[in-house]
Amino acid sequence: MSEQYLIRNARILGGEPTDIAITDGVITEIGADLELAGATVVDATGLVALPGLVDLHTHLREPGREDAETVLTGTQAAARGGFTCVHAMANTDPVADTAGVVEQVWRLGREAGFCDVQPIGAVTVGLGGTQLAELGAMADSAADVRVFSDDGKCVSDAVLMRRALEYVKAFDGVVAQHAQEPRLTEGAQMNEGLVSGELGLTGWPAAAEEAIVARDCVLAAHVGSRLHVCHLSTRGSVEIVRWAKSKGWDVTAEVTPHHLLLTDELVRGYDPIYKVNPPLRTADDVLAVREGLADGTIDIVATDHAPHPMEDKECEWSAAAFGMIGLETALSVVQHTMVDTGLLTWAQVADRMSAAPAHISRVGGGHGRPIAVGEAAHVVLYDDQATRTITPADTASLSRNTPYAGRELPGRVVATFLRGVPIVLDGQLQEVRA
Ligand SMILES: NC(=O)N[C@@H](CC(=O)O)C(=O)O
Ligand SMILES: [Zn+2]
Ligand SMILES: [Zn+2]
Repeated sequence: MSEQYLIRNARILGGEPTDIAITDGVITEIGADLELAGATVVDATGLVALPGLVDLHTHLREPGREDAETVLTGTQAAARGGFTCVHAMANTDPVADTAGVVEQVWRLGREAGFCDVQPIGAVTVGLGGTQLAELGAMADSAADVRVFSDDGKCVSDAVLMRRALEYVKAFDGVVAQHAQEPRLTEGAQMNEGLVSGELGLTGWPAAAEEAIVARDCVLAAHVGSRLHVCHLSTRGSVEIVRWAKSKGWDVTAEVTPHHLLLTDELVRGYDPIYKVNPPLRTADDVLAVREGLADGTIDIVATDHAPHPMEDKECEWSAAAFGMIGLETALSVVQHTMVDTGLLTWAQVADRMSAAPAHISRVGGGHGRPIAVGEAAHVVLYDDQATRTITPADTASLSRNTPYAGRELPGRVVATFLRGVPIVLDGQLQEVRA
């Protein structure tokens, strides 16, 4: 039996209202007043239609920390945020450093069925930073890994980083670096600056990020390979990436929603909900990352969704875990910081949150493709006129560590279609048969 949907009056990329016909997972027609006998009609009057979002940086915590998140709950949260594909970071337990573990994560994603899960492979064995993991075997596995990262830890050994960059060239892979010079950040608790000085917390200098970003840009150019910079957070990092791109080097970068909005001033209350790696920076850094995302220096927005259970966040600042959840608020924060400020159009949001991340990871499955006839129907319907007050309990995630509790943010995901199947409808998760 064929499955058909007719989306009425959607504003594709914020344009004029149009209908979208979907049959068996594929977009078959786009135009005014379409007819599709037997189709389920979805009224999208007033809603913006975007291609399914792709997150290049998600912590799903399975295997190992199923108390914080599972592939099932994480992909449910992703679908509620408008994502049809997430890239699962390798810092699980066991670490995703073998073909066996990445295939397990990939299979769990397929079984859950809420969102496609593309595993990221570790660069080094056990994230230990001393021995290269079996990158080729992970690339050749069913999981088809192209992105490698020790995220959570920096590949700080320059020789190892060089070897990883050389190795992934063979299969068009990319190394995604968590740029944190370890010696410069020993015991670091927050951004190094005025606020850390006043609070007496050990600071995390911008230079600790920028030194690695600069080194790795130069290394990537030297070996002719692809580098991706995770969660870039300082003005200096933006300037270094801009310089590397001006040289024609194959360097890409991401910024998180929280680094587009929040600053280290929030740390004054010592609430560990604001403790994150890299740390929240200054208002000037926020301006710089917004400008960088607008002018294309920063290629993508990635959530760095980092779920932690209550007991790891509701403790004193120095003992708390680094990280915040973000899948269900990402699009709203991007609307608030980038669209409502006139810095990005919806077409550019589609690029930064769908096409560009899919291209960096070389992920298949029709992800990152435009809403067009013949394409897989990965579509988000988004109400950009809505506003909502964020409540931590309103999440599909197992964790509640959102930094936006009580904040009013614009926008609401109304529907998410994955291969033509409504995973979210009227803002509600649907029953999914995998
Ligand atoms: N971002 C964080 O603060 N934490 C991440 C690790 C990381 O992204 O570096 C985590 O795994 O919890
Ligand atoms: Zn990281
Ligand atoms: Zn991360």
